[in-house]
Amino acid sequence: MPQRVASAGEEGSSDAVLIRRTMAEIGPVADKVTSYFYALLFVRRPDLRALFPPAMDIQRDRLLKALLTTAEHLDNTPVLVDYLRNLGRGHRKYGTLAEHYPIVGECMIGALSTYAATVWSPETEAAWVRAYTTMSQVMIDAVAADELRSPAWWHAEIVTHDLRTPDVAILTVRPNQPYPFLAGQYTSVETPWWPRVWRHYSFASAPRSDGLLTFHVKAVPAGWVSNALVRRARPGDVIRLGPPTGSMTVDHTSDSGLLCLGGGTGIAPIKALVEDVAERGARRPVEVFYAARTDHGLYDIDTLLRLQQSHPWLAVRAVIDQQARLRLPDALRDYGPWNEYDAYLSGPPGMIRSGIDTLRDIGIPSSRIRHDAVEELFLATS
Ligand SMILES: NC(=O)C1=CN([C@@H]2O[C@H](COP(=O)(O)OP(=O)(O)OC[C@H]3O[C@@H](n4cnc5c(N)ncnc54)[C@H](O)[C@@H]3O)[C@@H](O)[C@H]2O)C=CC1
Repeated sequence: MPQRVASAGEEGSSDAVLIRRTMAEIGPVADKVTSYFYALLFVRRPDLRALFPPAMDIQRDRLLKALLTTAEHLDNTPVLVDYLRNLGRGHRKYGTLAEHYPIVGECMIGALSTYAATVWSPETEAAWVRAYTTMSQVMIDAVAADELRSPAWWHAEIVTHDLRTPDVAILTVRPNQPYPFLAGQYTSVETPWWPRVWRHYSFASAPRSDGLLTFHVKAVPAGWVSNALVRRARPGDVIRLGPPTGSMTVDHTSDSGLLCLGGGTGIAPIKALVEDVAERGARRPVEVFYAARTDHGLYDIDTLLRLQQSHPWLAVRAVIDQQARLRLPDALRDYGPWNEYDAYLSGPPGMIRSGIDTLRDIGIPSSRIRHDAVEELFLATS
């Protein structure tokens, strides 16, 4: 019988309560905990350092995000299992092996017990051991199943590199073997110039019969991967791709309209969604709002306007910050009603956050609002 440990205001199983208490305690010093974890890991297993990128900042943020997501969903098995399966599959490209999980668990508990000393107890430790054992088993099993059907990564040769603005390039790549994915998803990309540094990019086209994939990349200040892809990459260069992920996909069992907001290079997966609807030949309205700071920033407007010309169900509206009376997402209020629509948000984290607020405000329930994880986008912009 699980012990009841919760006080007023704390909900969930006793393990979930103990784990959330640990996370609340380490919150203010989370960066120290993750640094200490990696220090412990590399002191105990120096050979594992080679699996990680030279700069560890993003890696530390990812570890923290994984811990927080686990703590949040500990009592929601379907959500947690889905998250962990993806996490396990995503780790294959780093060279992670089942035998690495125990030492990672030991170091994680070492770091948490050091920094959450006031709430740490034998019960807390037992809760973490149980949670970590279950989590790692889900990840290991997902990897074993995935190994039977897909590679850990794909090589992809750049076939075209189209510099649309001084900072934005559209790259088309040919994977070395079939790459199954859904319109609206994203993947991780590693360039030959920054080994083991992976960044996320959305597919800018629905799956094509020739198997080619397209990405829109904006070079951001101090962004290693984005600058390499925009300024250095040329046709013939070979990059690596991780598995596809993301749930910002079209529900083809419904005939609701699609309300799509794309900010800057966030237009990439929106274009993929439009192509997906077009290929199904469905008669459902699709309304795209494409926002940029300047008209120069609407680097792919011609493609969208061409799609609009051939598809009567598609409406494309450009919103230029400098010229608009209302910026996105507020501009949505001038149109609608949107109650028969599913909403798709893609762009900078600030646009997604304010987009969610506006959409809820105009009556679209959260269950009909789709977007990628904002933390992942933040980690992606480099
Ligand atoms: N799946 C996704 O959600 C994808 C997200 N992205 C992200 O999109 C961003 C694109 O960067 P840029 O092209 O430099 O875009 P940007 O920073 O120039 O912003 C584009 C437009 O979004 C709107 N916007 C920006 N911040 C806002 C805020 N706080 N509140 C409301 N609206 C806001 C503005 O209209 C702005 O013109 C990157 O952060 C990238 O990671 C890119 C591709 C896919």
